[in-house]
Amino acid sequence: MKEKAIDATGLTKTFASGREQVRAVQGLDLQVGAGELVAFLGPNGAGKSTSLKLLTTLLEPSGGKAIVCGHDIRSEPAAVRSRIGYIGQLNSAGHNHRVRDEIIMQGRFHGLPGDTAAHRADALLARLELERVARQVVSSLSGGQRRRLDIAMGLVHGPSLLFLDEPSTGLDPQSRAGLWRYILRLREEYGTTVFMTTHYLDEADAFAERVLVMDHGRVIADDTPAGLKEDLIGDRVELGFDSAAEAESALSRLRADAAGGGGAGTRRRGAGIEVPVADARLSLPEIVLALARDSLTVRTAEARRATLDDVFFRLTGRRLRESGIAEDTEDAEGSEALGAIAA
Ligand SMILES: Nc1ncnc2c1ncn2[C@@H]1O[C@H](COP(=O)(O)OP(=O)(O)OP(=O)(O)O)[C@@H](O)[C@H]1O
Repeated sequence: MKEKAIDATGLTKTFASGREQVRAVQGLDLQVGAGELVAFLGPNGAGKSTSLKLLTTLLEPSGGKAIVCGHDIRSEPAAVRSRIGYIGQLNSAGHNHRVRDEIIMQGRFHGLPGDTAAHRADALLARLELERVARQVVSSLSGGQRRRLDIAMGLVHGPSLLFLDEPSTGLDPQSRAGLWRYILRLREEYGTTVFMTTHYLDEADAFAERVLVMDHGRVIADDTPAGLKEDLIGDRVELGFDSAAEAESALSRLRADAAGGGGAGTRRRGAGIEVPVADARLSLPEIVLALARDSLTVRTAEARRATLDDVFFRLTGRRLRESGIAEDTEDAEGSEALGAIAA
């Protein structure tokens, strides 16, 4: 691994909530190399934001240690802050300030001289396509413009490591695609390390080189998106029938013959069944033929590759879509736009 941007060992954070102790982060071990793009996933309350706040020195850890951009988060928080950018879930810009002034003020806050801050602000306005609204007040911006302003503010001091907490939540598909174009360009041009939480699994799948999944304050998986899908899920065949009763008969038939595709994990959903297999393209015709021999007519059949949503479900027992926070994860327009960028 190249030089480390993040090196955390046994990081913990416990909150007192009334008489209860909430163990939000329970022994986070994490190494991120310079230039990596890491997506940090997990259900609501898993401890992702708290982890980010520890690594960005916004919260003091209860235990453990972390070196971020070469500096200790406990003993050198100012040095850490000067090297990182943090874009949190809540916008921090003042509503009545003008966009350009807001970025300059942020630069000044980080200790940049006035003319350097202005120069950087202008470059960021151009890069993030915000020039047209540079003199407008923040409150007049659209959601996408507002998010890009947040990014500009997180970048004005030229950080080598950027933390993004759900950068695309609430953005329309077009703005989401624009934001990703920018993040990717940033990495290409400056080699910026990006560590981000997201509830959009399609984004993590398309762009992250590494995916960490956290649940109950612990990292429970750490691999490339392809590695996670291959190891944890594999292929499956999805079959549709005329009725739930027919699907149930097919399920019984397949379960009676584990070798024919009815092994553990085969399940029915309404008038459909899902059969986990090693190679979907090879198994599909065999399964359809086996069912046809028992006079069970398959109406639709699909060979499916695993998705990160499947991985997430396997690891956490929850689907992000079910929790209502990423209901448009499968938004066709959004996925199409992201797919075009990834390609
Ligand atoms: N200031 C706080 N005081 C008490 N408990 C807190 C505090 N901040 C977070 N928690 C608790 O810590 C746990 C982890 O919260 P955290 O916000 O880190 O999760 P998350 O994975 O970022 O969730 P989300 O996806 O909803 O943003 C939750 O149980 C949360 O209620």
